[in-house]
Amino acid sequence: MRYISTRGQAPALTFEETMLTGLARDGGLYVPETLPRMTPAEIAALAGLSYEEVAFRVMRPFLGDSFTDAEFGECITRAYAGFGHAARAPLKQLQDNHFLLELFHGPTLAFKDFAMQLIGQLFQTALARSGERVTIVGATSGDTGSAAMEAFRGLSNVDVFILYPHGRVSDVQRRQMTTVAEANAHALAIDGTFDDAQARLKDMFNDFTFRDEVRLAGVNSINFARVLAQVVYYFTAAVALGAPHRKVSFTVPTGNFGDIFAGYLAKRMGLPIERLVVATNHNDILHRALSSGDYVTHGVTPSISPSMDIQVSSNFERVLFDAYGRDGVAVAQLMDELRRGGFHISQGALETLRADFASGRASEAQTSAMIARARAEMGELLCPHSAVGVHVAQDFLGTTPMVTLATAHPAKFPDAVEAATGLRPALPPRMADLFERPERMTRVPDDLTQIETLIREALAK
Ligand SMILES: Cc1ncc(COP(=O)(O)O)c(C=O)c1O
Ligand SMILES: N[C@@H](CCOP(=O)(O)O)C(=O)O
Repeated sequence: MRYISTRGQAPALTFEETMLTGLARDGGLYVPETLPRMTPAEIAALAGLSYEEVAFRVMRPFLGDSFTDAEFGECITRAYAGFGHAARAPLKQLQDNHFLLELFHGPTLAFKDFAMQLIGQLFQTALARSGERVTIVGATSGDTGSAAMEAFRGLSNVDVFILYPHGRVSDVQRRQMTTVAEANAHALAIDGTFDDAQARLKDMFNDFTFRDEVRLAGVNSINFARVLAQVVYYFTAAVALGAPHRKVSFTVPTGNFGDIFAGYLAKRMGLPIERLVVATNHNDILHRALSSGDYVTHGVTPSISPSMDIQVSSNFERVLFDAYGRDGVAVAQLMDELRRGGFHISQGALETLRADFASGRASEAQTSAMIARARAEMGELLCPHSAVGVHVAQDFLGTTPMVTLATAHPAKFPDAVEAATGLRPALPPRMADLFERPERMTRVPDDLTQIETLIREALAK
């Protein structure tokens, strides 16, 4: 099993190398050279299995000989042991033929835990074997950062630095990062947006002196292992609703395009997915791009679904690679144009994308109204991101079952939920003292050199 870069100029790697490498050295993202497929019989055989067993069967072919079956099985068991629901990703009926996939029962109450808990275990296994030490730097609009800190805090062979946009994450999200006491975990509040944080992270990967000196690793969806672990719940949900004998559609609240890219992989692997609906908030570049073919950045406007306040959607590069016939030179050219403000998707590539993806957007008012309606009519308290999904899904309900991904717990965004419903969702008891814990963070300017200096100094302590 080999992984290649979307820009075609970096060496092919094994699964373990890909996981520990992060961004390819040509600036691209790693993807499998060929995608393992599951037959209808293999998919049917997933019915009735535990989440962990499905995870093993779906992901195992991607790993090659990077991990033994026993190592991988143990990593999966440890990863999901701390989840607060026996099903891990329970499915709930919302409306006729419309289901909610609850992905917020992990330790930090967002879907990021599904992948981060697992890659925490995989990193530990690989690094214990090699004796290596790595520096993880992550960019977050709120949830990746808290999940990463939770998964990597206190580990002896890892330092973790998380860049989050100052003043643009919820208080719960910020505190989940800034109250981590372990000395190997560092929250960095950048003066900028998530896009700025992600751009500086990619700059660090492209600064080979810094990258090699600190042994830089990434746990954003830059890392293919992150996306892979998110493929699993598309299988558990679709099989629970009748796959492979019945088609299923998914609506995915989308920002960096990692979660919906996992759905696209599931479809390519053989899962009968009819439609993948991209749901955006008013930062709607993906909806505009799929509607018009123009992927043009307009700047980010803060929203009540802050984790999706993104304009430069990292994983869109991965589907563009496929839509352009896996032509790395064409993708590199588009990414070059993006640095100057945007690009136009060719007609052929747009038609290819539209064969898999539909899209919609929810304004702030529509998001709030959906939180209120879901509470009143469906008995469901939604986080604003999930509400964006449920709102957009309304236009795509039909005879095929629709699953909307509930990506975070409403208690992570209590102000928005309270404003819409009058109800203030409580954090689970294990987090009840979150607002009493001392915070620790460093403000950093949106400046590569200063951020790298700060990381070097922290590592030298
Ligand atoms: C709660 C929540 N919903 C949706 C998203 C969007 O997911 P993605 O960036 O994978 O598109 C994010 C951020 O990743 C998130 O934290
Ligand atoms: N919404 C995300 C943004 C980063 O996405 P990732 O999937 O690339 O880690 C967040 O919560 O940080």
